[in-house]
Amino acid sequence: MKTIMVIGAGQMGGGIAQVAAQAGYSVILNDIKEEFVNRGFGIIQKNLSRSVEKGKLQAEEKDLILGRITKSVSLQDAASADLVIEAAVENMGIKAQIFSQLDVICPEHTILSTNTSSLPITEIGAFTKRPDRVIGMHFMNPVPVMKLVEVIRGLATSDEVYNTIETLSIKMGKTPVEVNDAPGFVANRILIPMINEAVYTLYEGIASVEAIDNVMKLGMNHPMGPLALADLIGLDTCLSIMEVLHEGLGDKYRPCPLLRKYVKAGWLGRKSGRGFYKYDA
Ligand SMILES: CC(=O)CC(=O)SCCNC(=O)CCNC(=O)[C@H](O)C(C)(C)COP(=O)(O)OP(=O)(O)OC[C@H]1O[C@@H](n2cnc3c(N)ncnc32)[C@H](O)[C@@H]1OP(=O)(O)O
Ligand SMILES: NC(=O)C1=CN([C@@H]2O[C@H](COP(=O)(O)OP(=O)(O)OC[C@H]3O[C@@H](n4cnc5c(N)ncnc54)[C@H](O)[C@@H]3O)[C@@H](O)[C@H]2O)C=CC1
Repeated sequence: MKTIMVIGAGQMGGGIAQVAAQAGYSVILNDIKEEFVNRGFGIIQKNLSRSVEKGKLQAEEKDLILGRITKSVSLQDAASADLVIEAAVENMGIKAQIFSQLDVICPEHTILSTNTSSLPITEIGAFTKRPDRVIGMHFMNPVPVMKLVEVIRGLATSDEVYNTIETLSIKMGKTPVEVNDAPGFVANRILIPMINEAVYTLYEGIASVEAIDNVMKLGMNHPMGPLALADLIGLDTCLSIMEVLHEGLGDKYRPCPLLRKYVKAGWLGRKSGRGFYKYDA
């Protein structure tokens, strides 16, 4: 495996492109507009510069890593990829379009993976004629820091593809954990209902934003409170995941009306400058 295409240069796609380039792969970073690709590339540059300042990376190494990343705004560039990691928005319609096009563009050997937080891998595989070569590769945010990758088999995913992705995850400095295809997989089946419950706690006036986060930070040693974490993940993404859990697992997983309201207001967390907290642009 030589070339990895990352689709979506947002907070996850940018992080995935960074760790793939750091692991020595040629990376094609793709998004729908040049400005989005440039923004993602700029964040990678900033992250690597910070590592150089801290003495954790040589300046020449930084240039080598950046030199492995090519920018792209055309899905046709997937023709030269051995692996695609899709990290576009959490929306089945968009993922359906991307995967059916990739299936036509990519050579037979190319593995098509998705960083989806919750959408069924089996269904995504069915948008292609190669469901045996479709797999979930679920990185955690922030990607350069978090060790876990959930590797999710769809119904048809082959053992060969699973083994390749497991080995690749280790080469990227991550610890793969095998998970079956089910709503929210493991990470978000457990995490996002906790976040939703924190939003209910706020909605019902039980405590303030800061108090809720302090309870979980000081009482449970979580590195950040659930509302600050929701702002990091993106409230739109949290809501999409909750909707998948609700649809797949029943009423216990109903998204909190306050979460819906914030998303409707465009208060999406850090990426929009406001969520449960306010952020500087
Ligand atoms: C929704 C899904 O589908 C799945 C998910 O991803 S759920 C979200 C999972 N993620 C979490 O739960 C994150 C919980 N939070 C944390 O672990 C920590 O608060 C944190 C890592 C985000 C920040 O850690 P911190 O100690 O408070 O801050 P800070 O000292 O600034 O950062 C620690 C290190 O991480 C790095 N870092 C922090 N944010 C970063 C980012 N966005 N990108 C790259 N590096 C980052 C820092 O540069 C620093 O690196 P060094 O150790 O080399 O100096
Ligand atoms: N935010 C998080 O904490 C995590 C998110 N994920 C998943 O990763 C994926 C991306 O999430 P984020 O990076 O947070 O979103 P984001 O909103 O930061 O970035 C998404 C990017 O995809 C681009 N995009 C949209 N349609 C596209 C298309 N057709 N082709 C190419 N690019 C397209 C957008 O322009 C945007 O730059 C989602 O599936 C999400 O569920 C997975 C783990 C953690």
